[in-house]
Amino acid sequence: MLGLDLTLSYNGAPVVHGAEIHLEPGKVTALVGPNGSGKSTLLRALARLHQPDAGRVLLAADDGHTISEAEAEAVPGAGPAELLDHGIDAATLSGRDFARRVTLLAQSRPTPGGITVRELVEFGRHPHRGRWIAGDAGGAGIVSRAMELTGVTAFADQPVDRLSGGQLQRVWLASCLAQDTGVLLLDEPTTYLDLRYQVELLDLIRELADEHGVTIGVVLHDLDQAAAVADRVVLLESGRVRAVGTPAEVLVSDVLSSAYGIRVDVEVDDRGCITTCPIGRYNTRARTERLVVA
Ligand SMILES: Nc1ncnc2c1ncn2[C@@H]1O[C@H](COP(=O)(O)OP(=O)(O)OP(=O)(O)O)[C@@H](O)[C@H]1O
Repeated sequence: MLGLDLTLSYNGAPVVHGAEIHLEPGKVTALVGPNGSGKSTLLRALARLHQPDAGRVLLAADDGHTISEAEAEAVPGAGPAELLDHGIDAATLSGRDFARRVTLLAQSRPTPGGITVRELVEFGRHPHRGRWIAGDAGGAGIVSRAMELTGVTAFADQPVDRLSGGQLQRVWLASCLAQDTGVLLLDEPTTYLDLRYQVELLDLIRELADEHGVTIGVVLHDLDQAAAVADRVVLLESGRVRAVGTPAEVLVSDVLSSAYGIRVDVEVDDRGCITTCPIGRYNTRARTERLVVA
């Protein structure tokens, strides 16, 4: 998927200025940046939920594989040049055809009342159905697999309006997985999740990319998580792409300090694991107080 020269605005005021973003099949691309830098707006434009003032979104003919294909491999030949020549303009697809290729786990969603977890997950199958549910061959298996992968099978028959924030987040993710698209866009998916499910979600993201060739774009505020899970990082600042590259290329002290407007130290251990440490006044005070107590 390629977002090309995207200019995006609200009420005529541009908030994203000519951004280019390439999401590769079988790779995880993390979007990071300060609050208000345009990450969600950009993701929504890729998902066709925000009409661009200028620019286009191009899709590979077969943009990634899906969880229903057990032995899928990443799709070759979907680089920016190929997409420019042969990509499908997302705006030309019907809603249904687009929804078969791209799904977005949005940051906030209204919780529907009066339906069960399983019914909400089944809703993800909507672009694959004809007029009758029975027309969705293989759909039941994909719904079950999506629920297993996200750990929601145990409460499949509970009403969704009685779930905790983290449980509900996993159910929405299951619904996105049930949609079985080649492109999966996730806006701050670890919000509301406890430590275990944050780790499991990041593992799942990697598994979907590595083993199923899914194209993944994910907004993350936690830079250490971005470093751990992403193949590429796109850093946005004031609606512009400030840096693109591997985590080691983008998550460096001077770039982050400038983007976030505070000092950010970065450590890389022997295994190449990146840890970022934002330095505030409390860092110094905490150390001094600890020393005094000791
Ligand atoms: N519905 C809206 N109407 C008007 N302006 C908006 C709207 N949504 C977002 N904006 C503005 O667009 C800019 C980009 O917002 P966006 O939500 O894309 O940033 P973000 O990087 O995702 O922020 P955050 O990290 O806080 O989620 C901000 O200046 C924001 O105030």
